[in-house]
Amino acid sequence: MTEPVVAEDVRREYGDTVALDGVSLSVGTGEVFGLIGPNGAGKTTLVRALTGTTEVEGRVAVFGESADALDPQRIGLLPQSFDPPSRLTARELVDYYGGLYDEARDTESVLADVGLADDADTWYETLSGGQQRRACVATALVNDPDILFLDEPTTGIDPAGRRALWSLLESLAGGGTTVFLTTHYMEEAQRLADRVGLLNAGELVAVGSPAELIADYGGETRLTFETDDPESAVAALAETELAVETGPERVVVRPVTPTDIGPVVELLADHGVEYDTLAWAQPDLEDVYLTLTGERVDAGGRTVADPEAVTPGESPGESPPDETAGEGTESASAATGGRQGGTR
Ligand SMILES: Nc1ncnc2c1ncn2[C@@H]1O[C@H](COP(=O)(O)OP(=O)(O)OP(=O)(O)O)[C@@H](O)[C@H]1O
Repeated sequence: MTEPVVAEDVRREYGDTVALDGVSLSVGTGEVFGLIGPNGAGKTTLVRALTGTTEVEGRVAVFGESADALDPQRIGLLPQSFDPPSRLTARELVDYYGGLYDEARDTESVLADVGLADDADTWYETLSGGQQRRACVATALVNDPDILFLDEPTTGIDPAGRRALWSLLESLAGGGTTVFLTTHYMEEAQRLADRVGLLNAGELVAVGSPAELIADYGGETRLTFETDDPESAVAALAETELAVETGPERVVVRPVTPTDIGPVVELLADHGVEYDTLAWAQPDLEDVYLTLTGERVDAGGRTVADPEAVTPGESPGESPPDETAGEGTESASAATGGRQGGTR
């Protein structure tokens, strides 16, 4: 069966700027594909390439059709920048866009889907920013498309509204609608996407399920705490095999499994180390993003360049993210005969 979305070696240049540098991917029926990447990575350009709103080199096919032969009835598109007529109410707006198609969904049900049932009679221009974005999402749903392209759909939408939209998209995907979305919200991609693609400087650097990407690039579990005395913390953990990275008033210890937490805390107590806001964290998609885009958060909590990061043109990393400290941080691998993966 033809995959709903196929892109092969897609390239796009704007003058000297290479927006897409040979991107290939495919998306299956009912799949939610999340595209992430820094500002200017090429996400919008890829959405535009797939929906036929910009010309590219390479091959693009949606439901087997090239970009100039797409069936609008089957495609829902929410552009990143969308400026609908402002002196229409939310209901009139959905009616208006519904009228552009041979078949359209019932306006009231679309408004209910995006949480605008109570604001149906409000002019677009007087809706709040988040409500306006919901109305824009509604215009992409009104033709009951088989595939939805959503370029940063939840930007400006409050947390409850965002979660409601996630549920809606999950239920649409469960019914067979394919969803291709871009987002800067890592939680959104991790929660919603079956597969995530990370675009960096026009290249698709990695593609996989959130779990696969986290396993490959997320790094290690870590315990973080704030203390006025990082040196004593390093000394307390010196006989373990844990890597201890210190920053101003902050210490990060890796890898720390849940069963390691108690022994680490005991060692700190034995050495009289006073600390605050102890937090344990598993790596998540944000760690993947930081690794693959060449950044990392140092023990001071700042984002710094990671010299070991995968950069476009390289094969994605075989080696895990390193423990190299950024400016103002120190890293100590306390490996003097301690216990493997633990402290006791
Ligand atoms: N119409 C255009 N004319 C010239 N350059 C463009 C045009 N559209 C995009 N670009 C450039 O192409 C590159 C990719 O832009 P694109 O909008 O695809 O990035 P993006 O990943 O969607 O970014 P953001 O996260 O900020 O939305 C950028 O360097 C951008 O300046």
